[in-house]
Amino acid sequence: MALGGPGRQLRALLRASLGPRVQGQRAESGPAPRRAPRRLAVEGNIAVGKSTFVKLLVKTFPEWHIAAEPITTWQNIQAVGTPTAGPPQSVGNLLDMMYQQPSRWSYTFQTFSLLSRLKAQLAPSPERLWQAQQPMHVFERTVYSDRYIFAKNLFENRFLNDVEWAIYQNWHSFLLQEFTSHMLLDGFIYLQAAPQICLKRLHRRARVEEKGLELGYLEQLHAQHEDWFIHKVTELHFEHLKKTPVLVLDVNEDFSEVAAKQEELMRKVNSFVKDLG
Ligand SMILES: Nc1ncnc2c1ncn2[C@@H]1O[C@H](COP(=O)(O)OP(=O)(O)OP(=O)(O)O)[C@@H](O)[C@H]1O
Ligand SMILES: Nc1nc(=O)c2ncn([C@H]3C[C@H](O)[C@@H](CO)O3)c2[nH]1
Repeated sequence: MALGGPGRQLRALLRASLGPRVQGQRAESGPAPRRAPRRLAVEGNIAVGKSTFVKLLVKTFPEWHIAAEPITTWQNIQAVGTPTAGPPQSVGNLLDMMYQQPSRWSYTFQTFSLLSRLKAQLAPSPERLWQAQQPMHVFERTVYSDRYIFAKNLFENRFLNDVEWAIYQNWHSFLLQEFTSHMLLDGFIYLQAAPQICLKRLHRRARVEEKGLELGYLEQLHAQHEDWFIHKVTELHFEHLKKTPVLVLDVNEDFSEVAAKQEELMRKVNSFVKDLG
């Protein structure tokens, strides 16, 4: 999907809202102010367009840092502690295993996805971000969607049994309480689109592990997102999470060639971020 850059109008708007220093130019000499990076998460259904949207974010806000979802880690589980010459070998594709045999592999998948997301959220922001005017660390999905979207849905479909779900939640709560200060987010951006649209995009992208995915699964995940972000009926176990602001963006429309739509989305992000203080 080709993404055109945001138009001149949007750049002017961003310059006005960020002050005179944008895109690495400093208005005055002297050391830049060190401001703790803010942390945003992009959430949404499979193939809704998170990676695509994040590319647009980076074009618009070049200083922002993106933590992509660690999918290649799940596709190539590395052997540990076996002395071999050369690069580590993959011992399996856990994403594929989970989709092929969900009853067998869902628990393993969720413990590993939780671990990899925890590591991503614990990783310090890069030094360059501390010099930015509007420092932002953006996560593609989080430890929260791991539990309140995917693991919850697998449990409700009995792919996680009562014991597995109890142990997973035990780990999740324990780890998040241990690392609370690192897990805080300033806001969520929920990319919302109809499951039918996501399925079309999923087919167009044609990721091999996902070839058996059906509309029903995307409908379930859509309902989980709506319950959490729109209807607010998902039981959340962290007080800070209940108060985290949510920006909902409708991405049903194909904005790849529509500069005005891209600008509209980026303008909404910009005002959401400004409102965070
Ligand atoms: N607004 C859009 N209009 C049309 N096509 C889109 C749009 N956004 C993304 N796409 C296309 O849909 C497919 C999936 O997009 P992308 O990989 O960004 O989804 P994702 O949400 O990151 O997926 P995943 O949940 O698997 O991580 C890609 O082929 C992309 O080019
Ligand atoms: N079961 C399960 N639990 C997760 O936490 C999770 N996070 C992402 N995914 C799947 C969706 C895409 O196919 C692919 C890339 O997002 O990985 C998940 N699947």
